[in-house]
Amino acid sequence: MRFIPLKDKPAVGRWAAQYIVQRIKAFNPTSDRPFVLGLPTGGTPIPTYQELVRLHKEGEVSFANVVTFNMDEYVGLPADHPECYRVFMHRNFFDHVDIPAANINFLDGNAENLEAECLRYEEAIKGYGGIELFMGGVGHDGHIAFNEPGSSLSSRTRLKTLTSETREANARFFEQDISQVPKLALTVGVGTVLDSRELMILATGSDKSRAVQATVEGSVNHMWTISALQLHPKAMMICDDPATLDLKVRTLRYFQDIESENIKDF
Ligand SMILES: N[C@@H]1[C@@H](O)[C@H](O)[C@@H](COP(=O)(O)O)O[C@@H]1O
Repeated sequence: MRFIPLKDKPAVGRWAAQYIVQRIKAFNPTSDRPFVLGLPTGGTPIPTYQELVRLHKEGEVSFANVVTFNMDEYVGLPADHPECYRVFMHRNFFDHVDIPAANINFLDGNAENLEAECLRYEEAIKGYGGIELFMGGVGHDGHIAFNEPGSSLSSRTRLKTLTSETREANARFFEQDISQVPKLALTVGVGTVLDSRELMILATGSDKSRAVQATVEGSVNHMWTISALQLHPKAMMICDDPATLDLKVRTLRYFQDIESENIKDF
């Protein structure tokens, strides 16, 4: 895997946005052959979305032939709740770019049959020929999407119980009140993520440094589901300086050297 250490969170947002724009342009998508992008929520990708919106407004990129799949959704949150991931994505990204509504895909956390909903999502991804580029974040406990510690590394889209640690971390979006954070979520599986043709994971802040260390220096382990990145043929992690705190100096210098041409600010 590649590892790109950058200085701060805004630099990570600019780098990731530039990368996505370059990939979309190089792919030259059409309505018959759209670019399929996997997307996360959370605080980490917000600077990336802001930068993508800015680049779109400057005429640098169009999302008219981009299809998106969000990676997870809370179960049981009202569809118009501000922290419902669908609402989050419209507020932070979709409402500000030219993506057609029909190209936007979400898991429905209020579906009557959640199991059938997960199967539908897997089929929908397959129907587009798979995901071209999957952007993700990482939880404090190393979860990717909502694949909490101990999740199978070959898991598919399904219902998951959230850990107390994740609910505590996400309470910041629910007036610091953990009792408002749903206990269940639908999430793509680690196997679903690994099927994407390319993975780009963002990690910012010192509270992510243990997860970064497990991803880059640890062994592949279901207790840090993000470590499955090591199994992917084309994966990279983009970090800010605080998120590298737990890495060995040797590891950091190695990647600073090998990626020296790509460690730049846009
Ligand atoms: N399910 C989401 C993940 O997709 C996200 O990557 C992670 C980190 O969130 P943040 O970027 O806010 O730290 O936690 C959430 O619980």
